[in-house]
Amino acid sequence: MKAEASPTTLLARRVLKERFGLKDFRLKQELAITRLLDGGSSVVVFPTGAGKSLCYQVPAVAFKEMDKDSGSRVPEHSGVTLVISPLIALMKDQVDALLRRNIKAAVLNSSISRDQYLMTQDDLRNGRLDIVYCAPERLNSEGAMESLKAIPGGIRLLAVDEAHCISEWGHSFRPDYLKIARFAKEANVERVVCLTATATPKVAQDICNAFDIPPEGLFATTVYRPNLRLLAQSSTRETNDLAKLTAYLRKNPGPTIIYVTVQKQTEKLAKDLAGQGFPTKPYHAGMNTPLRTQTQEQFIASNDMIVVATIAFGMGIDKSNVRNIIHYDIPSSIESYSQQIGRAGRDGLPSACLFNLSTKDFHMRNIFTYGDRPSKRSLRLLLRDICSQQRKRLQPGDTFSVSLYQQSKEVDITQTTLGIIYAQLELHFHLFRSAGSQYSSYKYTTKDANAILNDSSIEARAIVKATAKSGSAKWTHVALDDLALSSGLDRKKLVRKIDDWNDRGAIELKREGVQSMYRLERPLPSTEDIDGMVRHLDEEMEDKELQAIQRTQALITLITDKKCFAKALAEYFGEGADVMREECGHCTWCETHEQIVLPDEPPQTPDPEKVKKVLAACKIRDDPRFLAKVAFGIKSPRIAAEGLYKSGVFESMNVCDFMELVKVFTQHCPDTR
Ligand SMILES: Nc1ncnc2c1ncn2[C@@H]1O[C@H](COP(=O)(O)OP(=O)(O)OP(=O)(O)O)[C@@H](O)[C@H]1O
Repeated sequence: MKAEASPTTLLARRVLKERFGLKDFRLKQELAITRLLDGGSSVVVFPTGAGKSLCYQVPAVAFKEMDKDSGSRVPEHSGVTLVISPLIALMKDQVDALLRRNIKAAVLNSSISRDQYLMTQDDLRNGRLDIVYCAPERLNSEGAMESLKAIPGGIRLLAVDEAHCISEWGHSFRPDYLKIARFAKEANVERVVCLTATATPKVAQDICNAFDIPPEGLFATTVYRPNLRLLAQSSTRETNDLAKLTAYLRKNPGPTIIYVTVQKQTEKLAKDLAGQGFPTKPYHAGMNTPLRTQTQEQFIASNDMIVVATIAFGMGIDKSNVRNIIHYDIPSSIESYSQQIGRAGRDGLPSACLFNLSTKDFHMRNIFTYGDRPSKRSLRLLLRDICSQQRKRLQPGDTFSVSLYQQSKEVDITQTTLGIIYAQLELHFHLFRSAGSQYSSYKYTTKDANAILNDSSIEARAIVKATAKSGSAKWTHVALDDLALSSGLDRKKLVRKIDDWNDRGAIELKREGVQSMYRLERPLPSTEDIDGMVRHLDEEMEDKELQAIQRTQALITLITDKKCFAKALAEYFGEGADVMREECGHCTWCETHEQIVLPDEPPQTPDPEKVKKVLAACKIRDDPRFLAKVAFGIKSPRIAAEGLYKSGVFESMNVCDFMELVKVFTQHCPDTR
């Protein structure tokens, strides 16, 4: 006999029908939602496009219904559902869809105007919203945090989209995600739902740990998609991959996404395919937004188009009839592979996913893997810079600002890695807390001089007085820090004044030089402490590098093993034999029972003559990793500053193993061992 549904389940079903116009819940939606409505927190692991959004949208509406039925809260004190998502472009679509259903939703991110921002803040303060979306970076702003904490009725539900980003084991760790759990505690969030399409058991555990969610709060469904044929082939350095690809595409027509690693390759391969008569377009993050939107729209409407893309393509593309996903280069991990093949055959019809395994792409993949880890020298420089002499007099509670863009160049660390290190300093070392960001430079041209002259506020008068000398120059520069200091006025109020002129159309404004602000939590460390911190950070970076290598290796093993690909994939994501009892029957292994063999093309041992040439071209001996990067062909700000790209030695040893190169060059940098 079927168990009687609980009142909360009944309410969830009613909301689904009446407010979303849908008949039944899918997968484990109902279980996850019921748990949330009963006061628990949930982790939802459903494949892409399976319907994760409803898991927070239904509760967001249901809370108000619950309050109405019980009479426990007046509507203005029903609180809000806060959704944290990194996908700013998709937020707007979701909000528009909700507004059409008369569900009060809004976004708080960099894409909205100041007026919209103020209106949303007002709506939040007065309890007029059901759902508000924001990006994780928002939690770096002290002001934003305070206003979210002050919502009447509080945050009933915090929904964390792409929740795998919280795990340092995950394939796309984002440091800002670590701050979400801290925020949840500080803001007394009532319950949390974390959503992701890909989580290994270890990542799911990390998510549960971060938000204190017990095992019964985890709702995961299988990644197995019976309509997808997982195919793979390998090629040697001599193989004509393009000929193989075109032969495949002729046999397997239909909308196709081909994934490659770098932007340049999207352009080249798209041109090659178009030259052979295939309707092909490239897509990557370096293209301008209108062109990207146009390509995406054409692809969605088309029945035969091919897009050659980097990983930038695919998020939020709801196209049901993608017939082929081709990995022309090796993806970074099983998680990325699984997420990308998930875009094929959403209509349930047979579709194919072809994986091309070639040692040729290892070099490019390794550039990404090894390029992110900074050298010990860089870490030391960074910490010395943060704790520089002029900051020594700062006391806990004081703020300081840094241009991460500038610092990345000075200490030779990529901006992504810099972000991770700052998060470590904040969360593990408790050195400081992010306190938002500010621009270092403001300049404007006047559009309505009267509006400015008639503004009698003290801020307006101070700005006009300070900039009076700019005469006929097109742009009037405002040196804000100097002005705040000389006038004794609050910098924030001066900024607000300039923003206000801009919003009212009195000026056209340009802001430049983003600076991140930090509020010191404890005195800055001494020189000895810095050494300890450098060691600690270096070990963490080494761990991360190792994880990245292992992730790619796990994918290669999956493809070259004597095993059904679909079964191996399901097992990787922690699904036991009970979920996939039999082999899929139509992957390359199931069809041929022949192992895919990685060509025997091992890296070459470093040639001493080439090593000598690198050393002759580059006099630097304080950083072996730097020399290895030059030889291997990994770009970095310091290599650019030294003018080494065109030296002839850059990338001259790209057939070697990178770690082997580090070892060799360490022997030539005696003081760094
Ligand atoms: N129970 C349901 N009944 C019918 N349609 C549903 C149901 N649940 C979700 N959908 C629809 O499925 C589509 C995909 O849902 P949604 O965007 O939430 O997927 P997702 O899991 O968040 O995907 P992604 O991983 O791409 O973010 C939407 O059009 C949604 O309306």
